[in-house]
This record gives sequence, C-alpha cells and structure tokens, in this order.
Amino acid sequence: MAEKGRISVNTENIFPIIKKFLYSDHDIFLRELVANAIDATQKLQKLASMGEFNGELGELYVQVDIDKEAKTISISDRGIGMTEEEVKKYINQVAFSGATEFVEKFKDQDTSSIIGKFGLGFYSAFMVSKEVEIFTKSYQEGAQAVKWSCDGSTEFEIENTEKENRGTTIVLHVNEDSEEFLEEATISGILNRYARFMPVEIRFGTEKITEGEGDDSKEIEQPKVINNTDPLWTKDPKELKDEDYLNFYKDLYPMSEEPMFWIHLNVDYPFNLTGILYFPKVKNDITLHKDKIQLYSRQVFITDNVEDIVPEFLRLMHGVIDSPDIPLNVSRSYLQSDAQVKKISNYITRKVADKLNELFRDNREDYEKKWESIGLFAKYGMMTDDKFFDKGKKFLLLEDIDGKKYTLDEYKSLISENQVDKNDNYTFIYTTDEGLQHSYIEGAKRKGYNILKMDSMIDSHFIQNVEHKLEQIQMKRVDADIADKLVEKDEETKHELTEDEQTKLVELYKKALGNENLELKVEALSAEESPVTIVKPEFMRRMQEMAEMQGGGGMFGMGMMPGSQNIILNGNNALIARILKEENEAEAHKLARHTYDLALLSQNMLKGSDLTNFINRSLELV
Ligand SMILES: Nc1ncnc2c1ncn2[C@@H]1O[C@H](COP(=O)(O)OP(=O)(O)OP(=O)(O)O)[C@@H](O)[C@H]1O
Repeated sequence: MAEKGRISVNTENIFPIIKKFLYSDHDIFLRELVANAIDATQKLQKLASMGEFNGELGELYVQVDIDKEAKTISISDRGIGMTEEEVKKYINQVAFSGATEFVEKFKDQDTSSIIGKFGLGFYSAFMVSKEVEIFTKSYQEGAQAVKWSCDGSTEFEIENTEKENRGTTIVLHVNEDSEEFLEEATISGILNRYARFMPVEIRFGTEKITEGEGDDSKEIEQPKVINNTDPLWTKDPKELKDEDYLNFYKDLYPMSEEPMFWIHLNVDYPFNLTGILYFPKVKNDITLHKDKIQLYSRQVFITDNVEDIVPEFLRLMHGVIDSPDIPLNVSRSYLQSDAQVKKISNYITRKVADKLNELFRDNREDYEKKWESIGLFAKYGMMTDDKFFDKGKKFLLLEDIDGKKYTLDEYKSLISENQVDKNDNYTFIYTTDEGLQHSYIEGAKRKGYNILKMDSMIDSHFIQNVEHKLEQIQMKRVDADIADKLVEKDEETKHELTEDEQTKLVELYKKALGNENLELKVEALSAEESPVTIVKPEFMRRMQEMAEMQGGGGMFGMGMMPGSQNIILNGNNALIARILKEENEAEAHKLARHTYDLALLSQNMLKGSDLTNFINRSLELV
C-alpha cells in the first residue's frame, strides 16, 4: 500500500532562500515595511471611527530615516502597535509557517513577485539587513512596550522595553552588501516609486521652504512629505475637471504629450477597481507606448507590468489601475487562469469600447480628427478581442484616399452599386502606398471605384482579420488585378483576338523577354487600358508578405514566390495588335520588351541595366 506523507521543510533554510530568490528586487523591502506601517495606521483610524479607540490619535504619519553612521534604516508609525502576544503570533508564527509554505511551493521557480502572499512581507527586511529590531507598543491601554530582535537565524529575542509613543519602529541594521540603501537618493527613489500615492503621509528627510513675504520672509526647514495621499483616481469623477486629469497625467508622465481623452474606472462589484486610463496620441510606433500603466493595490504601487490584467491591445494606454482584488503576488500562469482577473480584463475592455462609442456618437467631427490615434486602439482591439470586435463594428472608420471617413455600414452602402461582385461580395479596394500604386489607382478610379487608404503598420494584419470575421467582404489591394477584374462581374469584354493569336502573343512575349517561365495571360480589357500590366494577386502577395515577415521568405528566399506576379497582356489594345502583326521579329520583340518595361516602370520595378536599356531604346524610338 502506498504511504502518504508530508514533505517537511526545515525553517533553518528560509533566510538563505529568501535572499537568493529575491535578490533581483531588493527594493521591495521598503515597500513591504512602509505598507505594514500604513496598514497599522489605518487600522487604528478604523478603530477610532468605530469608537473602539478613544485615546489621542495625534498626528498620524510614517517616518522613514537613515543613519549612515549607525548603518540603520528605520520605519516608524503611530498605528496600532503590537503586544508581546501579537508579536509572537504575527511575526514569529505566521511568518515562519508562511515561509514554510513558500519554500515548499516555489522551490523551483522564479519567485521575485510572490513575496507578500505568504506573509513574508516583514521578512523581506532580511534581504538587506544582518539584524532587525522591532520596538512596538500596542494602542491598548496600559500596554507594555516590547523589543524583538533577530539576526536572520531562526533564533529571536523578545524583551520588555521603554517606548514613549504608541506604534511600531522597525530598525534595520543594513548588511555590508546593501549599503547603497543608506544613501538618501536610493531611499528617495524607492519611496517615489512605491509609496508615491500611499494613503498615509510618509516623511523622509527635510526640505527648506520660505515662509512669509518680502523682508519678513525666512527660510525654514521642515519634514519632507514624499507622497500624495489622495490621488486623483480615488476621487469622485463628478468633482473633477478636465484640467485635473491633465495635470495628473503630467504628474505621471512628465515627458509625454497631452493625452487625447481618458476614462475614470470605478467599480465595487463583483470586484473592486478604481483607476484612470488615458488614451495617448499614438503614432505608428506602438512599442514606444507600451507598459505605461501602473498597477496599485490600495494605493501601494505593485508593478508597471500589467501584461495579464489588461488585455494586450489596451497596454497602449497610460494611467493607473488600483485593485485589491488582483492577486498580485502569484505567478503569471496563475494570473492568466484566474477568473477574477478575466472579469477585470473584460470590464476594462468593455469600458474602453463604450468610451469610444460615446466619443463617436457625441462628436463625430472630433472623433474623426483623432482617428489616426484612436484607429490604432480600435483596430488592435478588434483584432485581439471578439467582444470588442462586435462593438467596434459601430465605431470603426475607414478612410479613403480623399480623406473621407466612413463607418462599415456607410462604406458598404457607398460601394453597393459598383463594387459588389457576382457572388454578392463587397469588394473593398485599398492602397498601401499611393505613390507606388499610382497607376493602378488611376485605373480603378476610371472604373468609378472608391479606394481605401490602408497604410498604417497595423493595417495589413487588420485586413486579414476583418475579412475573416465579417461576412461577404473581401479586401483587394489595388494592384491585385487589372482594374477591369478587381471586382469580378459576369459581364465580359469581347476578345478581339482568336485563341491562336493569344497563344502566339504569349510565346512572342516569352521569347522577347527571354524567360520561358513567366506567368503571362491575355485578357480582353478596354482598349484604353495599358498594353501590359503586372499584377500581384491578393492571396499570393499576402503569402509572400507573411513568409517575409517570418524571416527570409522561407523556401523562396528573399525572391519572388512563383505565382506572386502575373503579367497581363491587353488583347484589345492597339499596340498589342500591332506587335502581333509585325512581320519583322526583331522589331516585334523590341516593342514587346518596351511595353513590358513600361509596365515595370509604372511600378518602380525597372532597375539597373534594364532601365538604361529602356532609356536608350526610348530615345531611339523617339
Ligand atoms: N508596523 C506594524 N505595526 C503593527 N503590526 C505590524 C506591523 N508590521 C507588521 N505587523 C504585523 O505583522 C504581520 C505580518 O506582517 P507581514 O508583512 O509579514 O505580512 P502581512 O502584512 O500580513 O502580509 P503581506 O505583507 O503579505 O501583505 C502583519 O499582518 C501585522 O499584523
């Protein structure tokens, strides 16, 4: 029979493990200790508000000090403090049992983010200290102050001590490897990062201010408060003006351009979340804007890596999210499967979609002006989130080459006359480069087609996505086919050439161009269309682009994939007819070559010696 048992972990090993695991992020010891001090202060405030503490509250703040000579850092609060029993219970037992669990669970993982989860918060002090002392006096009447000390082994000492004020002071005797933490700038930096918006005043160092006016003014030194205890997101949106939001933004991102607009998040059911998300003006370089959202838990800064809480596409936004309900201190894979996190992520997505919809509805003109930036969010969102896609269909705008913007529905009705093919598909014709695709655009315009501009970085992906998700829409780049064939209709232009003549023409071109493998086709186009056109069929071109994106072009190298370029000969063009009738073979080949070069030229594909030859031949013909 199998035997069941428990893996026992010896607490002797804990400190080395904590130190080893957490070495990458030593800074957080200060966050943990200051957060504890703030908790203790808020608990006292709570007791007072419930009438369970009737003593003098006094000035409530957390004081951080460094003493370079004694090599100590201390964190003091005037919160609830602890009795001897409480020290034994909360510091000794909880931490040690928590630490045991910690060691068992995460022996083999990268655990730099899981510290607080198991009540190791306080123990993070040992990452930077060779000895830690706690001086504490409970808020309860007549409480005896106690001193606890520990040198990082599992032995601790606890004794009675004298302490004037209620509350707790933690003294860290900084170890040799951590002396950087005795620098004012280092501590300032850490406090600025983690404690900037903590809810109880934190004092560190002093600052000089001028008091009074004119001759009476004097300089005085006063404690420096490093935090803003009630940041904007904790306030009632109804009381805030645009200016407040813009100022707060400047505060958070001093170097950034003004944002376009923002959303104030505020829910308390089924989870707790507040925050402000800003939409920056984004241009093409998405990566520059990523990872600017800061995540807080009850005003304690946790991280600016919100990968798993905020849907990918919304990571372009800036701002803060504060939620005590996000399990911050657990591993990433856990976060991804956490139902709460999913709900939060869905909530944010919905809010953003609603905001865009509202902007669109309330002020279309302004919305259109901001479309360049908004479009990135909208398209990115529609690609990555199906629910967002459904909402986005209403506020997505398509822009044509004349700069006119349409919703999907508006666009469909615009092209319903002329650009619906024989299978009832709406054909959206787009250009990625107006300069390069100019001759094709002209051709399509002659047919009365509308041409969309799809030239942003995200568009090529977006196109595939839209097609896939929307029925009866097909996207074709303007050079995917000759203008006559872009929208496939039943009607056919009559061929002037017989089958034999067509075969002869193809052979003639192959010979003239000296390449048997060219994909040549004779089509009956209108007489005024060019004699030769090179097209890049939509499907093959996308394959090629994909292959290139995946590096090198796969089995085809950087070259052209077969079938990714077709040469269309216009059987109804007068010049083609003349080439076919030309009895002098050399002359026929010369003309064939020339018409082909013209097609290349219109696409900016005529290069090197081919170009030189073309110029010489042109001069000769002139
Ligand atoms: N400054 C303090 N004043 C009063 N009690 C404190 C103070 N610091 C710590 N404690 C007590 O010690 C306990 C353990 O602290 P520790 O930081 O290890 O874990 P935690 O704060 O409970 O959890 P976490 O840090 O994971 O949020 C606290 O819950 C609290 O009861």
